Amino acid sequence: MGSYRVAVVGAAGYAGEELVQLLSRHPGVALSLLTSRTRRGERADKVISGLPDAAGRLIFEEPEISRLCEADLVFLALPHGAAAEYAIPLREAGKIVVDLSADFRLRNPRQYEVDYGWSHPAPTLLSQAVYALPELHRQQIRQADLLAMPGCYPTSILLALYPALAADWLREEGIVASSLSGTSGAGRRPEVPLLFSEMSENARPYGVPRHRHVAEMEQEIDRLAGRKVDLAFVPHLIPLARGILSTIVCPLRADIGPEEAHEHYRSSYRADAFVRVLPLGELPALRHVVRTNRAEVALEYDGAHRRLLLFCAIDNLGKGAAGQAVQAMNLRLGLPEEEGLLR
Ligand SMILES: NC(=O)C1=CN([C@@H]2O[C@H](COP(=O)(O)OP(=O)(O)OC[C@H]3O[C@@H](n4cnc5c(N)ncnc54)[C@H](OP(=O)(O)O)[C@@H]3O)[C@@H](O)[C@H]2O)C=CC1
Ligand SMILES: CC(=O)N[C@@H](CCC(=O)OP(=O)(O)O)C(=O)O
Repeated sequence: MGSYRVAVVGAAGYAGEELVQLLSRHPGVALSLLTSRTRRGERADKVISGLPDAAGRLIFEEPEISRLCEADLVFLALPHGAAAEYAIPLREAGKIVVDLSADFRLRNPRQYEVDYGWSHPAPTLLSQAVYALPELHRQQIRQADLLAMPGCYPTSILLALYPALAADWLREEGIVASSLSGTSGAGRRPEVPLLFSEMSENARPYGVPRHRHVAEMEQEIDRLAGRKVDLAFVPHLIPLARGILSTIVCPLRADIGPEEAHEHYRSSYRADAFVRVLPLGELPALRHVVRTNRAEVALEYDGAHRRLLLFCAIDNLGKGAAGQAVQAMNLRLGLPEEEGLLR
């Protein structure tokens, strides 16, 4: 069993449960505390299936800061707003915090207020936070004590766009992204209207005209491009439990052909274990990435219209949430980046 003690707050939610599954088999850390207010007093293996013995014996507890401070690192798998309330005392106590919510993703607290609808609960902590997309911010993650895990849609869209933005191939206007998402992206909340009878054999757009992840995408896109780049984004719910498949249509400003573009994508991700750039002519499928921490990225070239078509498939609970959070934890704790994760 590993030497770092880790706790999961919100461990009976979708992302929390996935974290528990991954951390319970991780050789570099020991799960020391799980919290759930609704499951308080129950054994973990009664709520989460297939856990190894040591993790299965843990009892869900109320989230109390004094108990959480016995851990070295705390994952917050909580709703936006609630996460910051835990981050404040945990950071004061010197704990490493890995936050899966949106509370520390946006550098501008006024933008957070616009998109989330309330004032930022902990603006003074924002300067400590690192936007923890490992493929873009690996060095900063290694040194940060407050890791703001990206949203699931931004993860898929930024991984698809990053090499093209870094090479300055894209026009400032006309980029259109469309994503399909499984319903677990909405969390295990009874108030969310995702009844089986509503969602099976159905699909629908939502979050228009401006989903709150757009600000997060724009923040990183503008940083990568070094200029303002406009993006339209439309998410859709589809009748699957897990997975996000994003398609991005990008007008080009540079003269590049398909082989050159593909080679650039391959070399950009050569050192990244969890991003697979598919061979030219292949397109991603959710079935290949679900229950892994892998992102599959593909591109097609539309020469007639001078456009690049980008695709990315991830598991929203894997690379889009818990898997990526464990990847970031590995970097922060100096453990091998791939430890405990499936590629
Ligand atoms: N689902 C996904 O695909 C992704 C989710 N995320 C983010 O991860 C976070 C968790 O999401 P998800 O697992 O889907 O959400 P869920 O609603 O499934 O789980 C959240 C859990 O938080 C607990 N909780 C709620 N409020 C509080 C509170 N005030 N104090 C302590 N515990 C609380 C609840 O458990 P209980 O009431 O039992 O304590 C609940 O199980 C969110 O911020 C989400 O945006 C990020 C990327 C992808
Ligand atoms: C299907 C669905 O409802 N998805 C969520 C996104 C889940 C996610 O990754 O994002 P957050 O961490 O920002 O919640 C949504 O559209 O808000």
